Amino acid sequence: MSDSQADAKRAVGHAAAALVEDGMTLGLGTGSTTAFAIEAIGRRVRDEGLDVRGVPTSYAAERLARESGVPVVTLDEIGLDTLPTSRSPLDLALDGADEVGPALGLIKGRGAAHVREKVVASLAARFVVLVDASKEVERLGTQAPVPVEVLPFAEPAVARALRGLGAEATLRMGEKKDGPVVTDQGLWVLDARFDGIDDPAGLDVAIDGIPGVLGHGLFVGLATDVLVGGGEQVRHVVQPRERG
Ligand SMILES: O=C(CO)[C@H](O)[C@H](O)COP(=O)(O)O
Repeated sequence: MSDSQADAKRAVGHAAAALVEDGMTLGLGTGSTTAFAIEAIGRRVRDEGLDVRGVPTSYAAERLARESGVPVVTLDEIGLDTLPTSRSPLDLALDGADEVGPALGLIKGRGAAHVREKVVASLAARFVVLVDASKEVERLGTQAPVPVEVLPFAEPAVARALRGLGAEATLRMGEKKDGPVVTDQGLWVLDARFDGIDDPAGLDVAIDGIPGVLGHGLFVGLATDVLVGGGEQVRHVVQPRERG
């Protein structure tokens, strides 16, 4: 990461932490940009006595939240069974992305945390995405592959089905580990490269329908806000949700 990209991510992380209010229940995303936000929220807990709690989207986010002094809770502990289904159990979810496209459609999952990230984003009244300007694209799928989390048994069948949808599918291999990347759920990741996605909403449904797929990193209709960093500037884009 260049110094200017790190500065942009840090500025976005700090802007995101400033959106957090006393009493909020948060979603805590995964990745280097969200890490700046989690650390900044931890400083506000320590210095201002900010009273918040967060649901982490990965073991990495959980460890960082604990180290930073942000109280961590599980979905079991926030009373999903007692809250009316019309009410979002999380006030604000903060997370990074690998691409931000039209209508705030996203590709996520470089960190292989996209399935938990999608669960948490879907429970939040506001889902604020934190990126530097290099992540903005005019068409999804032009820079990043769509990560697809799969049952190891089903991997060849899912790869075949993804090829049928027009993707080149590659099993993600570890960089500091021999063999496939293993997710927090103990599953594998196929990176599906599409060379541009014409119909994100249709592809979302199609990939979810492949037997053996736990979930994928295409996020359609979930993000309500994006904070885009470039140098010291942070741009705030808002996209009201059509559903929920
Ligand atoms: O989706 C993710 C992890 O699964 C990350 O949020 C995404 O890859 C962005 O990461 P970074 O902020 O490090 O660029």
